[in-house]
Amino acid sequence: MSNYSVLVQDVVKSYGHTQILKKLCMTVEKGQIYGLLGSSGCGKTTLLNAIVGRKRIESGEIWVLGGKPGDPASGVPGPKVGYMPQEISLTREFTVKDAIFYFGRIYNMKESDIKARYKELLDLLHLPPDDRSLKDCSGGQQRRVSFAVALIHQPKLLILDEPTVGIDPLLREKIWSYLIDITKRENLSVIITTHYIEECRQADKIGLMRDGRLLTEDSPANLLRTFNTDTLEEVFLSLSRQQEAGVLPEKSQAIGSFVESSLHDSAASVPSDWQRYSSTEGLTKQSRGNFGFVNKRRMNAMFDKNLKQFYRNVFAVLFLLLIPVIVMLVTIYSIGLDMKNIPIGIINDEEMSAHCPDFSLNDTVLVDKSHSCHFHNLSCRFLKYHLDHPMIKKVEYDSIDTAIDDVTHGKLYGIMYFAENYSSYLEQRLHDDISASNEVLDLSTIKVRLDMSNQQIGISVKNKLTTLYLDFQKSLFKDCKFAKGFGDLPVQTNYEYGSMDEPYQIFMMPGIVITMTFFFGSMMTSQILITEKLEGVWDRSIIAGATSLELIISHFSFQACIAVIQSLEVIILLYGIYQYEYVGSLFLVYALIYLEGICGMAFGLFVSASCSNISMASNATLGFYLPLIVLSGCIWPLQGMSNALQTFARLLPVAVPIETLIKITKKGLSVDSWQVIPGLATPVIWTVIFVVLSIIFMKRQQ
Ligand SMILES: Nc1ncnc2c1ncn2[C@@H]1O[C@H](COP(=O)(O)OP(=O)(O)OP(=O)(O)O)[C@@H](O)[C@H]1O
Repeated sequence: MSNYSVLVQDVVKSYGHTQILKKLCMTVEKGQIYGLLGSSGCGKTTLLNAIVGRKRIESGEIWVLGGKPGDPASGVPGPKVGYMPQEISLTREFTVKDAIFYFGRIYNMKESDIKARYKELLDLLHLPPDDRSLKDCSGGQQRRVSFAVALIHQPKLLILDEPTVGIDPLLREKIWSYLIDITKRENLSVIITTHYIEECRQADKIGLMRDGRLLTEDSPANLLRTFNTDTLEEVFLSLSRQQEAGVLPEKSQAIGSFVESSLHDSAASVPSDWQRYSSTEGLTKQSRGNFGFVNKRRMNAMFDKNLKQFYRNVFAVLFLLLIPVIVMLVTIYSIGLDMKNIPIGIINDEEMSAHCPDFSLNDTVLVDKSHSCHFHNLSCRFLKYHLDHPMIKKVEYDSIDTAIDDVTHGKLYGIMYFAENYSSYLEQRLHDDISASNEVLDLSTIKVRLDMSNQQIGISVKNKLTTLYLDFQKSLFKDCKFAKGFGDLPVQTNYEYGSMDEPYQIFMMPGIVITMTFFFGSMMTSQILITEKLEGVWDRSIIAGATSLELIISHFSFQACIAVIQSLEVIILLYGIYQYEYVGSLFLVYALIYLEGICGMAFGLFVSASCSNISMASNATLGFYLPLIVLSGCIWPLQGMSNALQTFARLLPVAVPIETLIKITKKGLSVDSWQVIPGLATPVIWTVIFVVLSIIFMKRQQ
């Protein structure tokens, strides 16, 4: 019958092209403390991660407690193992008690058992008060909490990656006594890595690891005797020298056959072994998904963690709930509004003044008995009554040259010039009709020169001047008693949907709402998941028995709740408080915005699966987001792009939803319209694509 907890045979593991574990063999007996010693970077953590099933190996075999890590029934990862990683790997927003209870629940322990065990560990490990936030604990205190988490469920195999760093020597001694006691009492096996080599004298067996291989493994006493020395440091040094000189026998071969026979023993003895691990065996059974694929208790624990993480982080609350409102408010008060006070230089040679001090409207148009129309001082009529618009700030100039000079220096955006006798020439022009001379045509024209270096301002001013001139012309013709409509442009434009009076902002808003929702969803998810991975909470939860799917669902469902609030904020602000007009279903508008938020979250998941740190994730998010905005159609209509680019843009996650949002709010299209379906389907399809890609990436990283 097998007497081994862990058997590692000829294990090879590489990161990229670098081989980290090189046909490594290792045996850990039941009820023993195994000290794994080796210099930094030799592969200890990689080996431990392979033992707990978090790293896939390329070749060789690993057996843990009679099962293969990763097999659903093995309990590894899961309740059979207690793992204390090198980093603290606990949620920073947790209190001491939260951390213990979170992992107790992940292990599927009963609440009463968690409480009882917690009480025991409080005394043993001198844990800080239970309501102390982990953020406020010292490094040593955090390590003790982390140690307690590994012990909470009384595992059968305890793996401790440098547990005694930063811990008081007396407490270190106490921990070792405790480990020695429980290994004997509960037949528990412990694998411990430490930098304090001499500390491992208390271990039953030590393995000396260097450059991805185990140089030797034996009891400390045997090693000291064999190498005829007083310190383990010396033993390590001699073995390292032998390895360098190439005279060290291959450890893998030396213990290979021994391991092989043990493996077969172990496999054969699995059932009888497991009956003895009744408590962790029970937890292992309960630990499997009770909804077919997820475990309800673990999901509740994770949801509770996410909630605490959220509301205890004031910055996160402010960021996630206020930033959509802030962005919307900034947009409402800044983008797409009519421009004001654009300085235009006026040179009025007809009246020698742009202010026209003693001007009277009554004198400007006179109709004589023969029904001819006579004009006087029309420049002032135009300037005082028609150019009096908030967009235009009239600045009086005496000469064209000075005004042009100020345009060059950025003081003016354009100039407007009325020739001497402008009114007479205009009267003449009407009179001469199609036989008007060039001189008449020229001098009856208001000359405008615009600074088009800022095209948006230039075009806005030009359009405004044209509209104002048409009003001016209509009023003149009315006073001349010409036929009604004579002054109108011979092009009649009616507006089927929307109107010319609406600020441009109304048309930009759907684009801003959709791209912003996508962006916040992706930022929120990628930052939270990457932080959780970097803090080690993700891996530690998985080693405790949670699955990646459960973690993803717990985060997704929590963030989906935040997205409900964020989308609601946008709707209330736009259509409630600021009363933006809409004709379609507000529920449909909400659904579209919400789906886009979910799609952004799925993108965030993909980013977190493919990026290893926050700055990489931010770069990836922005790198995708900026072209996405440009191709969204909210800066410039897609119709301006080449056909190929238009098609590409429409395949991306935001362009079609933006068009759909416009159609719903402006045309009142409903869900049964074929024009609305693609807008709703786009975020759904992209969500599926991002989730599938994330799963592929996550699997590849193991
Ligand atoms: N995910 C990874 N991708 C690429 N290389 C990695 C990865 N994880 C670890 N390594 C590299 O593998 C080697 C072994 O790392 P490992 O963390 O196992 O060493 P270690 O013996 O535990 O070191 P320490 O005692 O400092 O923790 C190191 O060179 C490390 O840089």
